[in-house]
Amino acid sequence: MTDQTQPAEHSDQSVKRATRKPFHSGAKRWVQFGFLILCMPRIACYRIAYVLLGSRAMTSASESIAMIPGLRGVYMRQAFYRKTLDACGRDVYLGWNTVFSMREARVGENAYIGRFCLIGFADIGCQVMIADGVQILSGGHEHDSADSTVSMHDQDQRYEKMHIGNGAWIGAGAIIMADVGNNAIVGAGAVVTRPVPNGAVAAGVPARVLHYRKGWSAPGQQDFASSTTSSETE
Ligand SMILES: CC(=O)SCCNC(=O)CCNC(=O)[C@H](O)C(C)(C)COP(=O)(O)OP(=O)(O)OC[C@H]1O[C@@H](n2cnc3c(N)ncnc32)[C@H](O)[C@@H]1OP(=O)(O)O
Repeated sequence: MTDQTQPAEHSDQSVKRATRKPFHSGAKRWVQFGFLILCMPRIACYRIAYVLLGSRAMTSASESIAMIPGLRGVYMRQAFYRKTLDACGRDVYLGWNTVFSMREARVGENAYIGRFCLIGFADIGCQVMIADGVQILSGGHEHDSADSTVSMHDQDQRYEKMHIGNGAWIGAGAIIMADVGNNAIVGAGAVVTRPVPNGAVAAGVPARVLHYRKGWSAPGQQDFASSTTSSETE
């Protein structure tokens, strides 16, 4: 019988993940090229649909390509969005069932976007990590509400671009309705209604800054990291 008072083997609370095996970049480029060829019919169909349907074409093409599972899906989405979004880095990871609603979105190099994310009018920086189930809305006032005599359905729509700074991490299930700064962290389940400054850790509903990461401080105060990161992004 096992001794219940003793921790079982492999019961560590914290597990360090093995380093990912590097995929030889030359081979990777060939694989990416192969998937680009495979994706050409979809890209062509999307372009025709765009002429006929306008902006709705992106949502429907995105829903369709979102459902391809596994690594095949990741490479198909990479190929598709590199040719259809305003900008999309070469080595982005775009998870299963993640949908883009606007072709004007931009995704930076090496960004990671998990599964079940909804991305609107967003400018996602380089090396950003977005966990599963995150929604980046096109601002918090997509439907105008000024004229209370008009139904919400018939109000004007207003899209605001959301900027997610380089190196930021957005936790699972967060809803983003304001900018997130460089190297900032947004906690799981947060609802971001006001800009999160560079290097801040924000969480909660509505999201509040919990503290600043080492080397970062509130805007206006001196910090060594902001000068280097802002020059990198320009
Ligand atoms: C690609 C991928 O990312 S996959 C992995 C997905 N993982 C996630 O989504 C996890 C995201 N991580 C979190 O939400 C974490 O809680 C972090 C990063 C915000 C924690 O940041 P830390 O600076 O370590 O905060 P810490 O754990 O010390 O908590 C500070 C306070 O904030 C609260 N807090 C922490 N996280 C959250 C949260 N998500 N929502 C609300 N409150 C929170 C804590 O309860 C604590 O409150 P207290 O001081 O009243 O006790």
